Amino acid sequence: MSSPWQLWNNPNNISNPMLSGSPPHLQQLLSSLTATQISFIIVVGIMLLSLLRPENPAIPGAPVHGRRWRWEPALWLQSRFTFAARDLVKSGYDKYKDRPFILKRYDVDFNVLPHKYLDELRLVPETKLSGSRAQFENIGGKWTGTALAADSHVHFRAVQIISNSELPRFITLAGAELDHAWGSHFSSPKDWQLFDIQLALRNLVARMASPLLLGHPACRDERWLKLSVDYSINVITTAFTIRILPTWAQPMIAAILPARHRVAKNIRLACQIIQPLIEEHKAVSKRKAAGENVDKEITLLNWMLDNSTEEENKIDKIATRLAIQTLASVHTTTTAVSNIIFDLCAHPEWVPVLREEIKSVTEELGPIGSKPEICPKLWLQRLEKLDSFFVESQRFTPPVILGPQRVAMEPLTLKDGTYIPKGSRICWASQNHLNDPLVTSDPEKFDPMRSYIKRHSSPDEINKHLAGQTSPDNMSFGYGKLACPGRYYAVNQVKLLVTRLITQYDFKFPDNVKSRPQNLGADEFLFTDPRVKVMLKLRQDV
Ligand code: HEM
Repeated sequence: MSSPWQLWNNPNNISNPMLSGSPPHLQQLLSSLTATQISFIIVVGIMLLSLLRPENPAIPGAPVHGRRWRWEPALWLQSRFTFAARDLVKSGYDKYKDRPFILKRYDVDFNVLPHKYLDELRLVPETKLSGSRAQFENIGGKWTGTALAADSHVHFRAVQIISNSELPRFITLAGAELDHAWGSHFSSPKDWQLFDIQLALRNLVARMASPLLLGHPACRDERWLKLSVDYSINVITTAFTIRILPTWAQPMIAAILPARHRVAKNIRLACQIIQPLIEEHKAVSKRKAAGENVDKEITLLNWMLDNSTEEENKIDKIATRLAIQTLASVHTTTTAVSNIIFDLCAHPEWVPVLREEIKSVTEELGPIGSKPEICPKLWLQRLEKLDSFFVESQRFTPPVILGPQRVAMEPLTLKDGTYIPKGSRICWASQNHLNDPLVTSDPEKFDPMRSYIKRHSSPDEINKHLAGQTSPDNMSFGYGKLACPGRYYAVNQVKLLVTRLITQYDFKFPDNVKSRPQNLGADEFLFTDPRVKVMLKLRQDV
């Protein structure tokens, strides 16, 4: 008698090529089923698999939003969230305005809270409501090595140095790096030329951020610059792939996922690059401790080395934290500038307005960086119309439509008795709130001088409504204690890049693009479409 193993391997037993390789009993069973029965089994299988996903903590009584029918499997709802999060968040926001509701992503249930809870929760510390845990669960923390950032906040505190006294110096450094690298990324076409502006911007932003992260001359290490762009792509690819899998399948797929192996390779390379910098930093610290008068360059790496525990300072951990800082800074800033350029292509009537502003500031203060007493930060601060344009651009195309996001590290009870269980992911429908007619009049209209007009409406308003300032009505950079610590630096980077682009070039969409290309959505995140290019030519009249 043949063993099942022999039958499995005997080609004579294979009658249907579709079933080749199936054991014979399965083969017989499948041959006897109709297509409808097979489809039914697949559907039931999917429903059962979705039941294997662990339940996420939810606010008691909060309804799950978005089911098309009562028993729609969670997996279907979760997969619709991947491509239609914008519709689901909007319909949930419109329906439940004043009470929490649940949205299901593959790996997490969002407890979307009404705006009235924002201020009550804004100052709750990271130890109770963690922003980092939410961020790093979003980027596959467990599988991408980024989970360590949820255990220690040193990567966040390091970036805070650039929101304080060090900000002007780092903006000056970013500007100098821009001058140095511009010609390598932007050509000077005399006639219209199709140009991959997103690619050029990504590489330039990585260069501008590198003095902040590593200092000179390491910031010009081509390996580091490539890593600063690639790491984010590898992490995001890994996170999005793994999150759609049920928990039991994750270890198997993670083990063979090429993007995940590339993340590990990126970190090994980062270790190689920073090893000599760490040695140098130790040597300088020693000389300083011995009373020598030596300068210690302030960079995020050096700050972390000086302010971390021995455990946090292990080289692979420091390398991962630096890589996380590239993830937080490079693609976000690139997307912001790309969005502004696309908005200007769609509304070209604003280009002369912004150029006029740049011209008048240049006439008054001289070209940027030309006078030592006027640092680039002060100069850029004068670009109020550009600032307002950026705020409006972010209103239409923020990086994320559900924010800020926090994970409850312990149970919390709000003043009105609402109970938030430990482990729940809470968030707000930030973009829908900002686009609510009660908050922004005529929200469908792209009106880039809204903030400018508000600021100049009364002396009390002049220091409000600025890009990078967070408020309950503008959470493009998050909100509260844990809002983006790099936001003022980012706003200045954006202004440096846009000023240069609109001063030197004319740009427009290619003739076959009739309206502004929509940003793409993947879960609650928005991205510029990487296929969008613009036509560019050097300005003749400057
Ligand atoms: C236009 C560019 C940028 C945008 C739109 C942006 C947006 C954000 C948002 C929405 C958050 C979450 C805040 C919250 O949960 O309340 C965040 C966090 C953060 N951002 Fe930014 N950001 C930008 C640029 C930067 C830059 C240039 C840096 C660093 C130099 C940076 C470093 C960080 C860090 C370290 C976090 C915290 C991550 C954590 O929670 O552990 N960002 N950013």
